[in-house]
Amino acid sequence: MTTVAIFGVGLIGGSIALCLKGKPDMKVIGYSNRPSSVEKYMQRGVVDYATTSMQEAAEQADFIFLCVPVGNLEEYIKQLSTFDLKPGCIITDAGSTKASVMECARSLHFRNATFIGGHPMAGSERSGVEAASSHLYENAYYVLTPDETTPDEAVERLVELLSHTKANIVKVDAKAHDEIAGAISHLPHMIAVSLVNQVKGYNEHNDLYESLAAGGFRDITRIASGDPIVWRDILINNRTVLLGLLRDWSRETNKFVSMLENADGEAIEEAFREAGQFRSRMPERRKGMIHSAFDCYVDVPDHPGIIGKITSELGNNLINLSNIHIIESREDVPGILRLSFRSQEYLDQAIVLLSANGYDVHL
Ligand SMILES: NC(=O)c1ccc[n+]([C@@H]2O[C@H](COP(=O)([O-])OP(=O)(O)OC[C@H]3O[C@@H](n4cnc5c(N)ncnc54)[C@H](O)[C@@H]3O)[C@@H](O)[C@H]2O)c1
Ligand SMILES: O=C(O)C(=O)CC1(C(=O)O)C=CC(O)C=C1
Repeated sequence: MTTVAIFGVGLIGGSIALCLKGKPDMKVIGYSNRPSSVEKYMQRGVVDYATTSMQEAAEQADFIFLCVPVGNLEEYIKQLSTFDLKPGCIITDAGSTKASVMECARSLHFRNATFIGGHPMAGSERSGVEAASSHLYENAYYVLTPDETTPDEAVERLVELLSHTKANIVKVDAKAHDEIAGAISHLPHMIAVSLVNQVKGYNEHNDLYESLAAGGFRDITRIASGDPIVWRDILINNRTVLLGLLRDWSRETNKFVSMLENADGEAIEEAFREAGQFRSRMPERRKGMIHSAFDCYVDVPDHPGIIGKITSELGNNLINLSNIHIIESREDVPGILRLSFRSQEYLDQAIVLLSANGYDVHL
């Protein structure tokens, strides 16, 4: 029997619990310091057992996942180093920053356990166990930050357990992780929040701002709704990196200032072209499904029943769909459907069929 204890069964811990619960010979224990949370974890069936006793959860675990806000990680690691953990126990965390937690773990002496930093590169602006999903990590990157002192055998055991998440595991140096996560996650969150607050200011004088805000504003600001405590802790923890990134960001926005002052259309075109090219190289992650490279996009008019009509047409022609996704970014306009197939053959057949039926199909 493998026993996994999860401290903080929220969005991230709850999603890990859902990936593991019910797997053969697996027991998932949830820990929270609040009795009401423990009750909720049990009621929602996210864990096999939940407790408010940290020691009880920790001492029977083969793996301990710390999924609490970054500001609480060190106190938990310190507490764990005082317990009589099971021999071979692996402690890991899911925090969005890695250097400080790795340094804290290095400074402690665990009698029986090994600490390996972790960070699943997936999440959402939602929080709490209500937002947890067993599909959250599929095809996402999951960073581990072992150092030169971490036994390979321990890393291998953690990687094996994490295979249940269907994430791609990558090993990254903790300091490099914080620089990269700063640029691709923490800085965008600060930009989104500043942008929303800037527009909120204008909206106080004219509420048309709020009414007219459409796809573009929604796309770039979704993450501004992240949990304030979780983000407070991440930003403060990674502040040295972030201060440097904000200085670079200010240089980037100043480029726009001079392009506009000089009415330099060519430079604006080039900036969009360069950004578009880089962005199109980023693979779109297909959440909640086995990775499929056989996708097409269909423009759909806003008619009731249109999705059913398309899927029936495919089904009647024995073309097997593996997934269907309504692209969120077009929520205010007639939408786009992404249809995924398991083979090139099905994809080709679908394109011919849907085009013949008058749909606009793109690859
Ligand atoms: N939100 C994301 O997109 C995301 C993605 C990857 C990693 N992370 C990291 O994962 C961790 C958890 O974030 P989340 O988004 O799941 O947040 P969350 O608010 O959904 O979950 C946090 C959980 O920790 C519990 N908790 C809070 N303080 C606690 C304490 N002192 N003791 C015990 N439990 C406590 C909360 O009750 C909650 O169940 C954070 O370290 C965060 O940096 C977040
Ligand atoms: O998709 C989102 O909403 C997220 O905020 C996820 C996101 C990110 O910035 O990409 C947020 C924090 C993480 O630590 C990892 C992933």
